[in-house]
Amino acid sequence: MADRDRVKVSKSSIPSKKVRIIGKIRGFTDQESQSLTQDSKKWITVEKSQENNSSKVMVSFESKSTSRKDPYELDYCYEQDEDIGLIYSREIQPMVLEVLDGRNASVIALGARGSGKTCTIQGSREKPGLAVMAMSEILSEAMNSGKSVCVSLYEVIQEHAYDLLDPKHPQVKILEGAQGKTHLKGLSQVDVKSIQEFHNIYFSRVSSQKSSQKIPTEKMRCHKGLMIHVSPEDDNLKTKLTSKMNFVDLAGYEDPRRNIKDGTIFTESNRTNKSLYTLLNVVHALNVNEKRVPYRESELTRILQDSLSGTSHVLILTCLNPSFCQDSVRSISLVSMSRRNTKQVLINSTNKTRSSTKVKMPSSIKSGKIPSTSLTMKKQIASSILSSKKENSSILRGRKLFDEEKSNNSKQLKSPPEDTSARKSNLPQVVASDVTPFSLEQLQTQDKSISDVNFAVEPIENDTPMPISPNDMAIVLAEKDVSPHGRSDNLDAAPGRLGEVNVPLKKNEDGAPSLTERLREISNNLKSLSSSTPSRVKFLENVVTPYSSHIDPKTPVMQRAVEIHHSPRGAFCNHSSGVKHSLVQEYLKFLNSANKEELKGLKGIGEKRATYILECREETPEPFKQLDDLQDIGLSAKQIKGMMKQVAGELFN
Ligand SMILES: Nc1ncnc2c1ncn2[C@@H]1O[C@H](COP(=O)(O)OP(=O)(O)OP(=O)(O)O)[C@@H](O)[C@H]1O
Repeated sequence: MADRDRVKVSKSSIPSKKVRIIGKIRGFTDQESQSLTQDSKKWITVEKSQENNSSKVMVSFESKSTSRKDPYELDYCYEQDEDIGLIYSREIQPMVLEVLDGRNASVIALGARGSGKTCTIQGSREKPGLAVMAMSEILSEAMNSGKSVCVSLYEVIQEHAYDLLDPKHPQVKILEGAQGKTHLKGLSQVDVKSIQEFHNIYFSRVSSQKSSQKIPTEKMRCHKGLMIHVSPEDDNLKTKLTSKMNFVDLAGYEDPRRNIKDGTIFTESNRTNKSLYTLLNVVHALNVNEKRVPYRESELTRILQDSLSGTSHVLILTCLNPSFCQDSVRSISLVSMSRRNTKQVLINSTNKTRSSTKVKMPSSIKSGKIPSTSLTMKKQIASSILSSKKENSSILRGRKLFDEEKSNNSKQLKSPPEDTSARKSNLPQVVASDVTPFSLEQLQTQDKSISDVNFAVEPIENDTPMPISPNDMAIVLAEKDVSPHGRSDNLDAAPGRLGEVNVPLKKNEDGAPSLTERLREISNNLKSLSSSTPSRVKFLENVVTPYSSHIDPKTPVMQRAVEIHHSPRGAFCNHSSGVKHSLVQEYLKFLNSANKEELKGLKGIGEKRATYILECREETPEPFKQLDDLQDIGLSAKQIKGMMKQVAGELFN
């Protein structure tokens, strides 16, 4: 690269965001161009706007099935007429400078099959991609500054990494060294002195589709990674001062449920997508500054760990097919979710609750449009939701933004985002997986009446029943009161309370109580709960939930706990939804812990599914966190409902 170009990249162009998420719509192939007619509609629309000194880019798709467009927000989106040179100078060159300065950087391309990832990252000898352009600049800069450059190439197939530079393609072992440094045992590093040398290595090894794995490549998708190591010539400083630049071409995203009939492809697809989901969970955790970043949950993120953490910068490049492709929509919906800044921090002088729980808020709250509601009310809503989620920490803690192919993502596509009605009855599922920016400060700034409002919120202890919606209450009840295993600390000491009806459970041979036994106990707890005094369950009167369609404009008198005045039917409904929740939790617990034979005893689970469940458990200790997760093992929503009905019915046999 010429010096004058080099000068153009000033320090100011160094990315300010830790993870930048952009899109790139690839050009039409010759075949696609031919099939375009004059009437062909543009499938993807990119709207760029400037807001408060920051640019906002919304990408939307014209869906074949509906006329509705779902907009997704990205940091930027390069359109078909914006070429790769522009992406390089704007996005990659600043990262190259950082790498030459001793920091790590990663560029990760993802997207549906055929969306142009390989062409963008690798390109060809004639039309070099981003990695080749970066390598060219790194080599010339390294030569000037007396640094050495070497490269590694690897692929990740089915959660196993293999070295591509060693002809035997040995498996790479990922070891964690001191200070979070990743040591990749078995990954070759080859010195590179010229771009020609690099071409020979890169285009021959990465392009050769035949890997050593005896797996048909058309079936096995894989992630391909290039790691450029830049080190000082002095061997003593090498370990300390080597920086890395990663380029990863992720396997084309593919909805595993499309191939549901073929169990092998389903499993393979889910495993391959695992890297993507984990990567996006990592991105999300980094974006919101979470303490725990789930690097360890996939091989790829383990490999990249020291290039994603610390001061490194990451570019997620979402490649998009220019003509209709459902997987493109899905992939952009995933990345845009991971991009949202979802740190939920409730800063309230009277409430010490601090939470980073991800909370799905209805659109009215999202937009701050609760016109006739006072701030106190909003505070109450915020407190209620955040605190109720805290109550449900056992459900939410460790819940990730993306699990392996969660149906929530598809829900986002299937149902309009504005439609909160579907969510009303489904709170515990959406809160954990789908996220929306929300903070109390946002509410405050959006409410002009802030100064007039008396903050009448009482201190709330973490273990105090919170003013929450009936739905939430049901969950809290389930969590605190009717859990068949965990007795509520403050309840079971009193006579006639839940703890007393807990008879020892009949255990299986391995010591675990059988599902029927667990469910029977829930049933007993329900009876006990129904007959117990309602004063133990305290709601706020007239609680306004953000999920209710009508919001009473009155400023509520906040009380710590008010007796509930429910009709018997209302009370029964609350109790039974709590029990329903408990039953579901028990069922999931059972799926997460039962042995193969026990699993096969369940309706809808045969040999294949039982084996798959065990495989999933090897990868993630508790793969089933909500009922929808059962769709990952190929069950339809209808089948899942049928299974639960059967389980519930067994209680009365
Ligand atoms: N900018 C472009 N203009 C025209 N055609 C392109 C462009 N980029 C890629 N293509 C074409 O699109 C097709 C798919 O590209 P590519 O192989 O890079 O996709 P991919 O996302 O890596 O696919 P896979 O997920 O299957 O590996 C190829 O035929 C390629 O030539």
